[in-house]
Amino acid sequence: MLEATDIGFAYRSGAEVVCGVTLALGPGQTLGIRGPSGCGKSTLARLLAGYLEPQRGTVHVDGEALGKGWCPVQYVHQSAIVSVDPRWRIGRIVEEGWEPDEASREALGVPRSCYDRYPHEVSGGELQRICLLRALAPETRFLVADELTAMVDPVTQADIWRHLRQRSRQGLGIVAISHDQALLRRVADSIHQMDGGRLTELEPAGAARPAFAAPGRDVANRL
Ligand SMILES: Nc1ncnc2c1ncn2[C@@H]1O[C@H](COP(=O)(O)OP(=O)(O)OP(=O)(O)O)[C@@H](O)[C@H]1O
Repeated sequence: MLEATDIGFAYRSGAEVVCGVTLALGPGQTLGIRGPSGCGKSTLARLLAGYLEPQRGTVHVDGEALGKGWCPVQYVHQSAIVSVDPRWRIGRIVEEGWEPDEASREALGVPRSCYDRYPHEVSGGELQRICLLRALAPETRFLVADELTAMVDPVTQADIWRHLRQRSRQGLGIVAISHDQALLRRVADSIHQMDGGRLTELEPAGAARPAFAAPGRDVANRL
């Protein structure tokens, strides 16, 4: 269980941008978060994945604080190009995380043949799938997907989320942050609204995942 309890965080000496957030996410659950620009979603994401330390409250996985070594909570965001070292080849980037077997690489469409290339020699969608593959080591229990597919084409978006839903059925817990309400309704068990650093539940577990997504939303309908 990933649990944040009453966490708060302010940059430098400013006001808190995450204010007393409490949430709990179990294995195989997907928690959706939406909210206006600047309301604190990415800051919360970084707190959950241990990139930032809360100034109050706690983030625990199974009752333990996030320690050193491989973090069981992995964070992937929309800008793959700023998540990689441009001087590293793809193989080194992927294997910085773990050594994926062929099945895992195939599931995300990352052939070994691209391992010799540099980040600028693959497409944006390919690089996003590479970053996701890097994050999905067997030790990863929770994924914080921060606008993960906001900058990729609709087919790649659907492929990525189809893969994540499969991983979710195998026990991966996912925090899905997105401005795309149709996508959240399709992939999340519950949807929360963030406003001014505070999180409130909009739709409780079971209310989301309609049989059909909103008409006209091609991507959501592909999932
Ligand atoms: N490193 C930083 N130093 C100082 N302030 C920051 C920093 N990162 C973010 N902020 C500020 O914290 C607030 C919350 O930012 P955050 O990125 O968490 O919002 P967000 O909800 O993810 O926004 P968006 O939807 O636009 O990505 C904003 O006012 C932002 O300007």
